[in-house]
Parts: sequence; C-alpha cells; structure tokens
Amino acid sequence: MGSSIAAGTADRDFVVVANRLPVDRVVRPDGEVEWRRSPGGLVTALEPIMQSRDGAWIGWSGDVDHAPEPFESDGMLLHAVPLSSKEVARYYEGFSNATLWPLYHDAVAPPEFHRSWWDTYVTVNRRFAEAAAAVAGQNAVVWIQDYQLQLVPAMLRAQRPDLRIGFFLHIPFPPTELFMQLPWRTRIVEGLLGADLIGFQLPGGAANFLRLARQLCGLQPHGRTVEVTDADGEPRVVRAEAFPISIDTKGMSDLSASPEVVQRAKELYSELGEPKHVLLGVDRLDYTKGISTRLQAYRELLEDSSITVPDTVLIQVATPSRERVEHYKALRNRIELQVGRINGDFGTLGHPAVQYLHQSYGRDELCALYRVADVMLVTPLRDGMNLVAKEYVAARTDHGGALVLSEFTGAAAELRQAYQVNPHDITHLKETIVAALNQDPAEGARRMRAMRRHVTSHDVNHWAASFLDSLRKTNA
Ligand SMILES: Nc1nc2c(ncn2[C@@H]2O[C@H](COP(=O)(O)OP(=O)(O)O)[C@@H](O)[C@H]2O)c(=O)[nH]1
Ligand SMILES: O=P(O)(O)OC[C@H]1O[C@H](O[C@H]2O[C@H](CO)[C@@H](O)[C@H](O)[C@H]2O)[C@H](O)[C@@H](O)[C@@H]1O
Repeated sequence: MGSSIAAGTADRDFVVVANRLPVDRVVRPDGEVEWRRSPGGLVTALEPIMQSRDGAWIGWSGDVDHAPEPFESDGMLLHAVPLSSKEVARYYEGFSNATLWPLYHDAVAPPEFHRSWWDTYVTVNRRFAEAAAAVAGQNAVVWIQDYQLQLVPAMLRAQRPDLRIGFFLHIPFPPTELFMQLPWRTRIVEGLLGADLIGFQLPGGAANFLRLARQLCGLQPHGRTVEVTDADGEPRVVRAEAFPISIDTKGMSDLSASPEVVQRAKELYSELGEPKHVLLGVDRLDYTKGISTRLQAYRELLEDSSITVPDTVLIQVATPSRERVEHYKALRNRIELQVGRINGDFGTLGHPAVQYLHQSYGRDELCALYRVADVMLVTPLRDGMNLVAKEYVAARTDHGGALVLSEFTGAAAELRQAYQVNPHDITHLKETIVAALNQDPAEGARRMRAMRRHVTSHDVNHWAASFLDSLRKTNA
C-alpha cells in the first residue's frame, strides 16, 4: 500500500505529529515490504479530516536505523521520522517510558532520571518539530500527540509562528507535587506552552498544568487560559482544557453485531466448556493496569470458594508491550508466577482457572471475547482514559455483561453506571466482582444501556471535532 513521493513540500493543511505512524511494516512472504494500517480510534477519527484537508501524519515507523521515504497512503502523506537504536533506548524506552510514563502515572513504579535520556529526548523532539515545519503549509493546523513529544509545540512555534498548534496528552498529567520531581520540569511546561490549545483527558490534568505554569513560569492563569509572550514580543493565549478521548463506537458496535463475531463468540463459549461465569481482562502488559491486584482478588475468591473452577474462568489477554524496559520485564515475571500458582492450586485437568494469553489478537477475536465476558475487569492503578472499558460497552449490543471499572481511570468520570472500585482495596474489589457476577439481569441491562448512550454520543469523532473546534477559536 502507498506510493513514494518527494519529501519537504510544505503544503499540507492539517498535520498530525505522533510518536508512531498509523501503519505497521509487514514483510510479505515474497520479501516485499508493505505498510498496513494499524487499527486505532485516532486514525479512524482523523482519516476523514486528513482526506478532506490534504493531511499528513508524522511519526516513527517502529523500525530502528531506517525510515521509508515519505509516501501517500489512504489520502494522507505519511512522513517517517528515523530513530537510531541508541535513540530508541534513550528517547522511547528511557525518557518516555521509564521516566515520564511512571512519573505521570502516580509514580506507581519509581521513575528514573538520566541526563543522557533527557538530551536524547530533546534531540528527537527537535527532529519531529523540523519534520512538521517542513511539511505544514502556511497557517496550517498541526496537532501534536502525547507525552513523547512535549517539547515539539515550542520548538515548532519558534520555526513556524504562522501555524495553529494543538497538543493532546493521552496519559494523566500528574499533581504538581509529583511533577516537581522532574529535573527538567520548567522545560517541559515551556515546551507545552508553545501550543495554542493543550488538551487533557480530565479537567484535573488541565488544572495541574495551569498551576505549574504559575509556579514554574510565573504566569497568571485566568480560568482555563494563560497569556504568554512569544519571541517576537507578541502576546498569545494558551488554553488548557479537558477533551476525554473515545472510540469508534459505531464501528465496534457494528463489528460486534456482525454474524461472524456473534458466531465466533458462540464458538469461544463452547471451547471454554460453557462455564457459568466468564471474566475478562484485556490490557497491554503494563504495571499501571492493575493486573496483579486483579489476580490477587481472583485468587482470594477461589480460596474462599466464592467462585469455583470449572464454573468460572478468567481470561487475561496481556498484550506484549515495551518488552526491553526493566519494569516491564519484572512485571511479566511477577504476573506469570501469579498465574502459574493460581492454575497450579485451583485448575483442574483441561480447565485452568486463568486462561493467560501473552499475545496480540485480531480485532474480531477481541470483539468476540467482549461478547462472551459476563464481567469485564478494568482495574488500573492509574490510566489516562482506558479505551478497553469503552470498547466493552460498545460491543455489548445485547445489553448484557457487567463492567468493573477502577475509579483511577479517565473512563470512570464518564461511565458512572459501571461497578466502580478502588483497586487498592482488595476486599472491596472482591465484593464488587461478586456483585457484578450476580447482578440482576434487568439492572445490568439498565446500566449497560445508560453507558452505551454515553459512548454513542461521545465517540472519537466527537472528541476530535471538539478539540479542533476549540483550537480554531483559540487566538482566532
Ligand atoms: N487488536 C488488538 N487490540 C488490542 C489488543 N490488546 C489491546 N488492544 C487495543 O489497544 C487499545 C488499548 O487502549 P487503552 O485501553 O486506552 O490502553 P493503552 O494500551 O494504555 O492505550 C484498545 O483499543 C484495545 O482494543 C490486542 O491483543 N489486539
Ligand atoms: O506506543 P506504545 O509504547 O506501544 O504504547 C501504546 C500507547 O499507550 C498509551 O495509551 C494512552 O492513550 C490511550 C488513548 O488516549 C488512553 O486510553 C490510555 O489511557 C493511555 O495510556 C500512550 O499514551 C500512547 O502514546 C501509546 O501509543
């Protein structure tokens, strides 16, 4: 897919800058390289805008030391930013995923601070900013995504003051007490202030940011805005606001109601031995997702015979993630030890208590799993949003199932009818799982209908449109 074109033509009206390109490199059996679109809400929402507005997407291809020439794909220009293996280690695995990621998630794992990682983060952010400056046309809209690229807004503005610049943070923005640990805290806040609009998942993130703009940069916030002075001496307004991200709700509902997925769900249920209760977890194997506490609660329910095997099974899909980062390696060992012990202690021949899958699944299979699960366990210790929770709701076109949802996810602010829980409180987590397993079907359907109404009216298109509308009005 896609054809190679000349680089460096600054003519694009709408440019997305993200750590990753929305395509995966696939080597066909004949050795030919093909770029296949990776499924994801962000690209689904932005594709129509890209196509109607001459769009470009700038990102890393996931390859080391090699980037394809810019190429057109599905109506947008894909512009790959190259990263060397040292840069992947320091910018991506290091500063992004071993410094910022844990720090921004309540320091549930200790963040590491290394000056060499920071230096590489600056270098790589500059490379992304230069790529955006080279691609964006006069007065174009540039939308930068996420914590890997927090310096890009200011770097880009310095080169291209004509641009309208938006930034969206997909993960939580931490309380000031935690953020202040970061040796480069002022540089990050200044980097973000290069945007006209900074979007957060929750209002609390925006409030934390504005507090830091006062504390670290001496600025005076007024409501949701703060005024800065640019290099040319001109004043500019920066707006910080919440835009909770969502999913392609219709796409997920339609897929779930398709005859293939309905049939696959029946097969899965039969393959599982038609248990009375199916519980499900779907997460990247990440320490923020609370997989360990979830397993502990499940173990204790088996210990006190609140549930039994083979009447009950827990399916845990743990998608491989950031596998070279130390905390992730340690987490995998811990989780797999826990799963092994539960199965050793409570499984029966042919009926494990936990079906653990350290694999990535196709979208259809994931959707069939959502349909089969009586109880969906979403128990992160901290999560920016958690799209899995919203996908489960969208997939339950039958109004069946129950969602157990950590109050420390962004999704909890919207999915009020879920069985909300503090995952640190194992006793309450156990009680909540039992309540969800034994819910009255009419009450369950009422909850599910209400949540479905919300994700239908607040889908990913609504998210993108609200952000871009607010960006258009800021400094208009
Ligand atoms: N196709 C596929 N998607 C997955 C798999 N595991 C997780 N996902 C998707 O990855 C996304 C995870 O988003 P979210 O819950 O917000 O957590 P994040 O991993 O921190 O971004 C959801 O859209 C999931 O459906 C998998 O095995 N296969
Ligand atoms: O690119 P990876 O390092 O493999 O990580 C995958 C993505 O994880 C993070 O997701 C976040 O964004 C979701 C959508 O807004 C949100 O629901 C979730 O709570 C966040 O954790 C990360 O922010 C992305 O940049 C990564 O691509």
